[in-house]
Amino acid sequence: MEGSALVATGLTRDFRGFRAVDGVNLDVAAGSVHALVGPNGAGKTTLFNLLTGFLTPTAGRILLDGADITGLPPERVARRGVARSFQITSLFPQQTVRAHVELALQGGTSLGWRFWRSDRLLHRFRDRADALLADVGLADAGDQLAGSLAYGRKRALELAIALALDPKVLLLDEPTAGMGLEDVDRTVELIAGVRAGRTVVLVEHNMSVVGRLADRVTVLQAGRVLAEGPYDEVRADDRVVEAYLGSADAAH
Ligand SMILES: Nc1ncnc2c1ncn2[C@@H]1O[C@H](COP(=O)(O)OP(=O)(O)OP(=O)(O)O)[C@@H](O)[C@H]1O
Repeated sequence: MEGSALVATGLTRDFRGFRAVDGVNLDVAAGSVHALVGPNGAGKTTLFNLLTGFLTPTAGRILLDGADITGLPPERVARRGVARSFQITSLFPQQTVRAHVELALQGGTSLGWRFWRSDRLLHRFRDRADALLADVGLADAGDQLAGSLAYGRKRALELAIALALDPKVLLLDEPTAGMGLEDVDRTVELIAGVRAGRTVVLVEHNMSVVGRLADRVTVLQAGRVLAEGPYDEVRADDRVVEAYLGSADAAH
């Protein structure tokens, strides 16, 4: 670990007087997998949106590799090497699987659309797109329409799209949400496989997934950090057990 990749200090977000995120301090070590967990409404998604520039903080600071990125819009945060996958599927059903990744690769270049005019460079995207698809287990799906993929494979494609930006920091919003056991196992392996050389921040409800992937866990409750530390320590923390038992998430 070489220091901090992402640091938030006193991060706060109000929605019309309601404090959804309340003075959160977060220190994500470079090269680690860091999970954000907590009962429904704890502020995980809001914190995620703050870290990626999709929401502006009411107060507090965000540092990426030591540089202040507070208040930068999402595309500028992305250009600095932070990519996210979305919980809600945002694919184009009538486009091929490969086209999604090619488009993401092309969007990550400074020359943008001009690249499309060069067959040579287009082919370079194609090879990289196919390599990324292979990384996420979709080697055979490049020519299929995205809309025809089964749920778990759509989530794998979303991961390939996020990886196309070659992010230093990859934020994953509930990557296993709505998946059956088999897809959950595949996704855990997949994330473990792509974490090398990156920092991963994960919002995840499934505690078994957190236990298998996360180096550190931050537990949020009512917008505040309730506990922070290695998974085994956090899981055994009485306050964390209580927070979970007292919520609808106890079943997880
Ligand atoms: N745009 C908004 N306007 C008003 N209130 C909001 C807004 N976004 C979130 N909230 C409120 O902030 C609180 C935290 O919500 P958030 O979605 O961040 O929680 P969460 O931990 O991600 O929950 P879940 O696990 O259910 O996704 C909730 O009480 C929610 O109702």
